[in-house]
Amino acid sequence: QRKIRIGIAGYGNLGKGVEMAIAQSPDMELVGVFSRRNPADVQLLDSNIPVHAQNDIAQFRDQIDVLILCGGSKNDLPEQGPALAAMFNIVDSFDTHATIPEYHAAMDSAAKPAGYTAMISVGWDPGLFSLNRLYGEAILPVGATYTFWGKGLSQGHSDAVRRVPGVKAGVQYTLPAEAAIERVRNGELPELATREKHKRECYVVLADGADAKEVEQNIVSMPHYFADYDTTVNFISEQELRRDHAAMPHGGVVIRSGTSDAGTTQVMEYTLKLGSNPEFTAAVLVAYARATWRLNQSGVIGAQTVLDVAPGLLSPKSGAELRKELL
Ligand SMILES: NC(=O)C1=CN([C@@H]2O[C@H](COP(=O)(O)OP(=O)(O)OC[C@H]3O[C@@H](n4cnc5c(N)ncnc54)[C@H](OP(=O)(O)O)[C@@H]3O)[C@@H](O)[C@H]2O)C=CC1
Ligand SMILES: N[C@@H](C[C@H]1CC(C(=O)O)=NO1)C(=O)O
Repeated sequence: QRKIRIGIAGYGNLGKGVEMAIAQSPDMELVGVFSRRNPADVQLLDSNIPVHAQNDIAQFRDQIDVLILCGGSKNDLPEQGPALAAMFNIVDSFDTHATIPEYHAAMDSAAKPAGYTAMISVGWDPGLFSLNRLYGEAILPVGATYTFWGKGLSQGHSDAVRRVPGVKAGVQYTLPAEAAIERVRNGELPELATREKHKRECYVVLADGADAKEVEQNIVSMPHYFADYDTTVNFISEQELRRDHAAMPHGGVVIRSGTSDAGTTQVMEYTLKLGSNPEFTAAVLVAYARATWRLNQSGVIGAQTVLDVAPGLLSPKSGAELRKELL
């Protein structure tokens, strides 16, 4: 059986992570990377893999089985997603939670008429955390679900910060309220508002001539990303950013605290501890690229999410080999 042929659209932290994850997937091959920049300016880990201009991507439709979109959710995917879903089977990590329904509809309208499969919002949140919220609510219907992230670097929020006019570079850390986590773990089933669960800290390098107050106001008031949180913006130099903020650790936990009819307390927890947010997210994208190809080959087309995928489709194993996981 031939290898699954993968393309990458957009080469940043996530694109680089996908390149790494494919190198760990013997049933896949990376046939090319597509970038909006001049291909000569894009350095891959493996210099033998060709880099093409994004505008030329249509020429590669018969050479790619699944295209993994690694653009930013704030500005890139809303535009690139539907255009590419009409030409390829795609997997993306779209994570602007509030607008996922609209994005799902746009991707379905693009992919379905063309017979492609669009696997959207793959990663850990949305993604694996979404799956575990579903498990919790399906298995413990009487209870409450809590999601806490960090302390760590959110790539979606860092991308959003970098898109603000006047920001030359930047990152965002998410800090969970430890007291709130304690109350949940004690089974208190607390009612927690968004602002009571996390704080957000941004570190920004200002572009020359930019107004710091204006940049700060643009960030803290940003809908879907910062408006509902207590957010601080710290202005630092490029040297400090490179020295102190190059790593991208993250993680979090989904907790379902519920009771069975006898009043017995049951708690489900799913935890991630990530040395590299992008490298882990990319590994999830690559596993779901395997499932996307299999689904398309079996006639499942249009927009899909992790909630629609049988877990066995993620594994390179099959049959008895796969069922060893049950032993
Ligand atoms: N669902 C989930 O759990 C997760 C989702 N994500 C999503 O992944 C998205 C991408 O994150 P991330 O890879 O960190 O974003 P980056 O900022 O690293 O890259 C985003 C895009 O910017 C362009 N780019 C990258 N580097 C440069 C550069 N040096 N100069 C100019 N342009 C550049 C690339 O496009 P091009 O090559 O075309 O120029 C790239 O596709 C996030 O917005 C987030 O939404 C991330 C983590 C988890
Ligand atoms: N999508 C997130 C993954 C997690 C992290 C996060 C946050 O810190 O707010 N929310 O979801 C990311 O881009 O890193």
